[in-house]
Amino acid sequence: MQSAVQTQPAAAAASLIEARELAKHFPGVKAVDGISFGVRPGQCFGLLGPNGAGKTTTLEMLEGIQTPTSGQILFRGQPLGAAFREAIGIQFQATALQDFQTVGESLAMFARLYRRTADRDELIRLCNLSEILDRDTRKLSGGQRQRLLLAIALVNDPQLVFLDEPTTGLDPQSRRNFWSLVETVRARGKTILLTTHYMEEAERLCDEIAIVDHGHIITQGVPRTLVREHFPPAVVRLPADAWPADEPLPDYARRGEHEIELHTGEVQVGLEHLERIGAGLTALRVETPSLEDLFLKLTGHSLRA
Ligand SMILES: Nc1ncnc2c1ncn2[C@@H]1O[C@H](COP(=O)(O)OP(=O)(O)OP(=O)(O)O)[C@@H](O)[C@H]1O
Repeated sequence: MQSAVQTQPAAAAASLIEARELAKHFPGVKAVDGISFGVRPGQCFGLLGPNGAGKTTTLEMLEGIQTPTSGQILFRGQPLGAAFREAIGIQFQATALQDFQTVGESLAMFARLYRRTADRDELIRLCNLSEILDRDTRKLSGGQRQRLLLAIALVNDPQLVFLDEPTTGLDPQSRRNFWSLVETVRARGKTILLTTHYMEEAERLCDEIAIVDHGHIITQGVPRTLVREHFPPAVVRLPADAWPADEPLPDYARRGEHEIELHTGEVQVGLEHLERIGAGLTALRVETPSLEDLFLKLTGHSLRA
């Protein structure tokens, strides 16, 4: 499946799974074009990017489902081998479940595929499935279906779990519930590699992210740190006419057509200044820059689908 690999013990020891210069080219499309990153044991690592960025293709190469055009994948420092299948769990973006099966039967069917399985009752409790165990899988809500698919991904008690856009299409409440569930899974020591195009999801769940666009990683790091490296911590905005006409603007302020922005290291400094000069505070807003702003700054286009 892969070309001969030169293992590098130091790097391999740090990463549970590692991608080196991975590429996947389809006729006319470089879906993934030289992506390298490593996921450490116990980490939740996210590939964040818009639709078509190459996240699923990257994930599927790491899962051993798609063959890379070039590049290497190492699991525990070695090329993917027979033990890899037993050590991973996958929640696909779209999974067809067997018709006329209940949630419980579906879990049992997947469990039979493995030699080693997680404790069934604990899995049911963890994924909050007890009340829907006897329900036909065709009758599940979006959130219930995703919880079942996560349970299926965990059925072999894997060390590494792949989640491909696990909350796409869920309502905000179900999405938050699913996030709590992922946090619990992680707290139990699982390593998680997920893809998402929701920056809130990446910010909440991921210790580290790689932002992907057009098959490339454009930046990588701890979400909050990445944002801090590119933006001041917060921007205070107020309507231009709320600033007293005879007051000069401080260095850290910018006057736009309709608004004045204060870019201070400390929001408190800006607020105290406004109070001192008697500025109108009714329409004041404090905005914290996000991964969305970072993506826009780095690519010139929006992350939103
Ligand atoms: N089998 C294929 N044949 C041809 N092109 C493909 C194939 N699979 C993916 N692509 C193309 O490769 C690019 C990356 O697709 P991919 O599904 O990896 O992106 P993604 O970031 O996961 O997007 P999404 O969030 O929509 O799933 C897209 O332009 C897609 O159309």
